[in-house]
Amino acid sequence: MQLKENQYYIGNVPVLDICREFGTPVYVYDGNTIVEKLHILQEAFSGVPVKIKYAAKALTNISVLKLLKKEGAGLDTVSIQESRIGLMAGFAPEDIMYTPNCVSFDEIEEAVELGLGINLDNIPMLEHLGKKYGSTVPCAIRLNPHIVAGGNTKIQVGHKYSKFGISVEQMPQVMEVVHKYKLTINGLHIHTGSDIKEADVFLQTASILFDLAMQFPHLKFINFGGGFKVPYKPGDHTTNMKELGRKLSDAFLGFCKRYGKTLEMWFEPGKFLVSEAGYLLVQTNVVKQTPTTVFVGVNSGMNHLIRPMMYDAYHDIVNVSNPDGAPKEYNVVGYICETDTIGANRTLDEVREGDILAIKNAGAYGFSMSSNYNSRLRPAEVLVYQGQAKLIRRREVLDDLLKNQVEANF
Ligand SMILES: Cc1ncc(COP(=O)(O)O)c(C=O)c1O
Ligand SMILES: N[C@@H](CCCC[NH3+])C(=O)O
Repeated sequence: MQLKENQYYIGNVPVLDICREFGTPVYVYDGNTIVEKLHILQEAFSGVPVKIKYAAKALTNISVLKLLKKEGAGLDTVSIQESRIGLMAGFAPEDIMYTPNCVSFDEIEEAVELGLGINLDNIPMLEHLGKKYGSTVPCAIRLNPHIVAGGNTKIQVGHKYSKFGISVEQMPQVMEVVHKYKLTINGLHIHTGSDIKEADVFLQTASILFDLAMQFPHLKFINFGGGFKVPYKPGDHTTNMKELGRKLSDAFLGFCKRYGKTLEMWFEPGKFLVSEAGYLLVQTNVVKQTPTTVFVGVNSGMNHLIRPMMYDAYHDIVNVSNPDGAPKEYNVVGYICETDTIGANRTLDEVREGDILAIKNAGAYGFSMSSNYNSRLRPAEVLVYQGQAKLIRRREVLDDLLKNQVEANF
C-alpha cells in the first residue's frame, strides 16, 4: 500500500475507490506483489533446479491460483478439495503435491486416481499404499526432524510431540515397509513450521534430509517445506532469502554430487507469497470511549481474520480515510460476540465513525480461515493486477447461510 498525495493506493488503485466499488469488509490482494515474491524465491535459488509449490491453504481463491500457475508455480495441497480446486485452476496433476495429515486411505486413493503427487506422513498409510499399488505409485515421505521452529507453539509442527510427519527415529520401520512393498520413494519432505526467521533451521533440516536421502535410490526431489517469515510488525526480522539461497543451494549441490544425480529442490511457501499482498479493508461502526480505553468497533472481526485471536498475531492497521488525523491510541475490535481484538494499543490517525481501516498482512490465512460465526457473512475478495481491481469472490448473502440447512417441520 502506498501513500501518495494524501491518498492510499493498492497497486495504483485508490483504496477508497475499491471500497466504494465493492463495499466493505473486503479482502484485497495486490497481484503484482504476489508475482514479485514468487520471482524473489525463484531467483534466490536460481543456481539449482528449484520448484516452488504454493501452499494453497494460505489463500485458495481460484484466481490467485491461476495467477501463480501462469508465473510458473506448482501447488502444495492438504485436502482433496484443495487439490480439485488446483486442477480447476489449470495445474497439471503432477504439479500438485498432495500432503494430507490424518486423512482416510479413501482420500489418498482418490488423489492417486487424479494423478497427483503423493506425500505421506504416517506408516499405516504407507503400508496401505504398498498393499494396494506396490511399486507402481511413487510417493514421497514427510519426516518429522524433532526441530522446534516457528513463530508460536500452534504453528510449530516439526517437534517431537507434533502430529505431523514420520519421526526420524522411526526410520527402521519406514525402511521395513518400503522394502516389503518395494515402494518407489520419489521425494523426501520436511516442513518444521510457519514464521521461521532463522536461515539455519532450513540448513539443519537440509543436513538431516541429505543424510537420510542416501537410503532412497529413486529420489527426484527434496522438499524443504515452507514457513519463511514475513514482516508483521514494522522492523520485524524476516528470513534472509538471499543468504538462505546461497547457503542452501551450495549445500544442495554438494549433496547432489554425493547422491550421484541432480535432484529438484522444492519449497512450499504460503505466507511468503501472499501475506504482504493482502489487506482486509473494514469500516468503523463506532468509536466507543470507556473509563479505560477507546475502542474502534469495525464491521468485521475474528470471523474474517482469526489470526490475532488464535495466535496473538500482530497485524498492522492503518486509517486510510483520515491520513491527516492527529495520532491517538485505540483498541481496534470486531463486532463478534466474543473478546474479539484485532489490534490492542494501536496508534492510528484519528478514527471517526465511517473511517476505513486497512488491516495489513491479511493475504495468508485470512479469508481461508474465515467462518460464518454469529451468522455473519463472509467478505468479497478483490484482486488488483495490472492497474485494475477485479472482483474474484462475491460477498455472501443471507441465502448462503441457509442454502444447506434443512428446515424441520414441527
Ligand atoms: C506442510 C506445509 N507446507 C507449507 C506450509 C506453508 O507454511 P507458510 O505459509 O508458513 O509458508 C504449511 C503451513 O504451515 C504446511 O503445513
Ligand atoms: N495458519 C497459520 C500458518 C499455517 C499453519 C498450518 N500448519 C498462521 O496463520 O500463521
